Amino acid sequence: MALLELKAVKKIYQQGKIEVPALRGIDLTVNKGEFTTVFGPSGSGKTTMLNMIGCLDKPSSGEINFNGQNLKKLDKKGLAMLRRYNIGFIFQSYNLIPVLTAYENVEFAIRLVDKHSKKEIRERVMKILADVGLDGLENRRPNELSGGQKQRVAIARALVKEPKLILADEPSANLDSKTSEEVLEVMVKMNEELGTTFIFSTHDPQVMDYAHRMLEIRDGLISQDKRGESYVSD
Ligand SMILES: Nc1ncnc2c1ncn2[C@@H]1O[C@H](COP(=O)(O)OP(=O)(O)OP(=O)(O)O)[C@@H](O)[C@H]1O
Repeated sequence: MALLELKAVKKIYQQGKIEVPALRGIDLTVNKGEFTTVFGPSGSGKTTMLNMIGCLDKPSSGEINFNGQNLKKLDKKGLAMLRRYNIGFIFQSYNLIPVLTAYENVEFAIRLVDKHSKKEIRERVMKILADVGLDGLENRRPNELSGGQKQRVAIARALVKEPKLILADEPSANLDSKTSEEVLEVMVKMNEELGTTFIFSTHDPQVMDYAHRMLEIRDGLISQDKRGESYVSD
């Protein structure tokens, strides 16, 4: 089943009087449960495409359907709700809340969507923090963590609410290869057990090894679409 459909999606940024065509007509269907990586040269449009898919920005033209819903038909609040309940983001800039501890940053994400008891939420947050290798660092604030540790908090925060889709811009940047592998294993488990769909922008061959599908973007267009192993789908 298609989770995501992009039809002739174009994005033109306006830079003063100059138009920058970042996406020049993307047609793409991503099925539920696919583990997809997006790669391509710097400036080819990867981040722009993830931003459109994540409802963080709107295409200049074309259509995006998420879970059968046309994003054009949603107002700002509708888009915010769709993001909150369905999409987990992992950005290179982390976007952690500086005054909250690692635990609280992750808990905050789940509290917005989850009606579980305090005890259940605590168990879930502690488990996901341990899964990403942050045992014992729960009470540190972002400025007391290394880049890789902050990255892991951002990953835990995206995973904890078990969204339909996880979007990540270079998720393994700042992680050593052992941690990267551990974190990827957590994601693979989620993919297999819950059918979570993943779309990663990455140059990292280690991440690409886990992918079922590799999309290459060049000059704002999909130039290659390669599929590997079979994936979970319904
Ligand atoms: N806010 C913006 N305003 C103007 N131009 C932009 C803006 N954001 C991106 N661009 C331009 O759009 C094009 C695509 O950028 P994008 O960030 O999507 O590329 P990318 O493939 O993610 O690159 P990288 O691998 O370097 O992160 C580039 O030419 C970039 O300069």
